Amino acid sequence: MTIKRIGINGEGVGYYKRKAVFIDGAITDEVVKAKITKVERAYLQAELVEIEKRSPDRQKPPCPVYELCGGCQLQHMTYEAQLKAKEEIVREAFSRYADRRELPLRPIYGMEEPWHYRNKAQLQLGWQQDKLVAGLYAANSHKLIDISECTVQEQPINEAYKALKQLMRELDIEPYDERTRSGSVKTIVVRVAKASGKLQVTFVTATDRLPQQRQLVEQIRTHLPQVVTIAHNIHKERSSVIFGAKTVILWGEERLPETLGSVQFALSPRAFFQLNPTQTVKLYDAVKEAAALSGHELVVDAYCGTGTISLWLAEKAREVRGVELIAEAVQDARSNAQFSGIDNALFYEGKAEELIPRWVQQGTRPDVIVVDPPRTGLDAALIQAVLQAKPKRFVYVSCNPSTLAKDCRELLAEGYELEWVQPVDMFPQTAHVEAVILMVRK
Ligand SMILES: C[S@@+](CC[C@H](N)C(=O)[O-])C[C@H]1O[C@@H](n2cnc3c(N)ncnc32)[C@H](O)[C@@H]1O
Repeated sequence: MTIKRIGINGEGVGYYKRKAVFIDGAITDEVVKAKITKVERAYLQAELVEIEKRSPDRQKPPCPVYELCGGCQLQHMTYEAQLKAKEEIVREAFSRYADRRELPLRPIYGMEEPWHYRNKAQLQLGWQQDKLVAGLYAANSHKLIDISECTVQEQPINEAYKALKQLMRELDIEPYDERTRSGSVKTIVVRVAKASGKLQVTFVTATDRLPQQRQLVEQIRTHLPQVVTIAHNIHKERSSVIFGAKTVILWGEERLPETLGSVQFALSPRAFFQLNPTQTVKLYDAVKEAAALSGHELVVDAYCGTGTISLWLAEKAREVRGVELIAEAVQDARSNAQFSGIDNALFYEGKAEELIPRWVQQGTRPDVIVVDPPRTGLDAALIQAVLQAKPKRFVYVSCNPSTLAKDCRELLAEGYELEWVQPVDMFPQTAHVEAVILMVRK
């Protein structure tokens, strides 16, 4: 079959008797032979067998474990083709879920250097043929793939992992083995500050103690002088989240300082922070452009995380109110504001879909509402509150074009116009696509 487009998970999509067929590794306009592996009511899943007509966009994936590791999905395509595919994913979502075939779609913001951009890695530890490995699980499996040189991680992070693995071997510190419930270290999280190159290292263990703690700290200080924080997080439960509730700073600063534009942040080991700082600046500048602030506006930043967008906008607003579910992130947002000398950004802990409707009921009328929800999109109560508050500008930052388009459909039906859609490539080499949209009240 002929591949018609790239799907939301990076797979090639063809059609067989009008049913979509998803084929991993196939590229738009290629003619391929594929073997059906799964039959569902709405679609078919197939495995690529042979490429009969090859796309000029196909390239040899630079990463040696690309086919095994679940982290990237598009390394077999040139970067230019990846960007084009991401624009089409956004276009397709609006056509399918918002019934908008004509879209004010701006060209995607890509990266000049689309490699080594990720500022944080969280690699699982384990054994492989009696060798200590740190890596990611293979796609849809529990097989650990050793990652020694990740092509999307910042280089200082790759270097740190090499040294940390070596130190663990030398000190005989064992990774945690889920099957036998022996050993200790489950995950090592390394974060780098783009502005300074400083590192924050967190060991997540299944045990109360980190074995050989004193020697390990000493050795890290000797061999990795860029490390400014060594932390220990205890996570005894079996779960898909990385961190447990308790974090202890073993040595160094409590928080990693980072700067984006003119805003300063201090990141505690568990705090969420955007993973691609270079593109985050472009993303937040698009939000700033959309908000078009003059200094007199009340802005609501829903799903504000550690307050990054609020702080980006505060300089040009009368007041910004950030709303966030996670208490720790709200604390971080407040200290980030203080750290940057910003006093007109206030942060509230709670569910956006509860707090914002309450404010609107009480008569609050924000001039601009910005939302940046998780992949699931907006709650119906929040959409209703926006419709009732009638902000002049509604800015939606989204990491899921499907829920973005579905939510937009409701606002489009109720008096809002779509001014522009700006895709941003936050994660080159993967199928993820972020977008900022501006909606204006008619
Ligand atoms: C995609 S992140 C956005 C973070 C932030 N805007 C940034 O750029 O760093 C979404 C945030 O929404 C928060 N969240 C999830 N559900 C929420 C809800 N119902 N109400 C408020 N915040 C929520 C999450 O904890 C997370 O911090």
